[in-house]
Amino acid sequence: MNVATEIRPTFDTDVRTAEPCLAVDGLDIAYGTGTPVVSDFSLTVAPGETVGLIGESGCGKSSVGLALLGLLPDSAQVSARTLDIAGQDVLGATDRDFQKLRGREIGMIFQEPMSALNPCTRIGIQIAEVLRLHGLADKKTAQARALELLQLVQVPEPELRMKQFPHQLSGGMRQRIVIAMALAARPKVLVADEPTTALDVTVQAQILRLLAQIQQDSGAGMVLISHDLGVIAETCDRVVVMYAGQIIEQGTPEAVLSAPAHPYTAGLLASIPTLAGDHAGDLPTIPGGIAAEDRARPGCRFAPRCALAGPECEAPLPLEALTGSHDVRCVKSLVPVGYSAAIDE
Ligand SMILES: Nc1ncnc2c1ncn2[C@@H]1O[C@H](COP(=O)(O)OP(=O)(O)OP(=O)(O)O)[C@@H](O)[C@H]1O
Repeated sequence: MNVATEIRPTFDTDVRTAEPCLAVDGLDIAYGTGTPVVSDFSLTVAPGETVGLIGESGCGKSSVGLALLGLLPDSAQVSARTLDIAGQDVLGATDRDFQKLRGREIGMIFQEPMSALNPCTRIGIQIAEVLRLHGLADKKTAQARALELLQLVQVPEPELRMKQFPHQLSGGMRQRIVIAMALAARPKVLVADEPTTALDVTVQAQILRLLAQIQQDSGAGMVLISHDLGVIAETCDRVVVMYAGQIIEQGTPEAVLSAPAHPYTAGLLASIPTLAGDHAGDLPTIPGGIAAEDRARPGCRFAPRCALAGPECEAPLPLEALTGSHDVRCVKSLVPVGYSAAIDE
């Protein structure tokens, strides 16, 4: 049996509605009394939409994801104008409030599946527990639904897997189990933080396709955090590029990846090796790294590493619309305002 085509999701409710399932406006995050590691971050995700968050290590991607899940440490200071998950205002939500939301309204998939699984509990029981925790099923129904979910995430021999422990499964299979658990209560939003980074390349592609298919079928919105532009290009409806805690460019993958307007995005793209190997000599890299003081710069935070930087880059600058679906925060934008609209339609 071709599992991919035969097993369809059993979601009986289509959650597609006009309302965004995630609305964030003006999110700031700081650890302790330090400079904010995320500043004025805004994002809206529609049901069924996948938005990719990209940027190099330390730009604040994971902090955003953890804030959405209410999983930041106590040392973190979080403020925002709006923070709505599945239509619920979670500004000021307590740990207890977030415990009810997590799994039920917002699901999570992290890089390392073993950290999300209990090593001493059988797979079937772990999945069923998600349903029982949220009062969505009695013991017998939860077990039956756990089996369905294993079929949905295309785990071979699902009856056998129900009885196995996490260490008896491969890394790819464990990540499928985590996806099944994330989907069990049919959340309206998913946060996936580097969900395939720990897997080998062939398994990565399978898991990404599975995730995209299930997410589309369920109508959940998804924030996909990755440092891998290939992953983002393949799976996202929209891409948000972060640098030193700020959004510096956003738009459709076609626009941002084919006509990058920010020199940082252009540098990221130029540093990806191609199969054709059409780079003479070494791949170009962006010299330097994100320094803590860059996050306090009033002007462009990338300027210290930017070959195009000039005095005009020292003034504060907002995200500006280049087209209806492509914004950039750069006075030296590599593409003009209103550039060929055809490219991002
Ligand atoms: N618990 C913490 N306490 C203090 N600083 C932290 C904490 N967690 C993250 N940071 C700092 O916040 C900044 C942003 O980190 P974050 O993990 O959000 O970035 P990232 O883009 O997801 O990076 P990576 O891809 O390496 O996870 C970094 O400078 C990091 O050192």
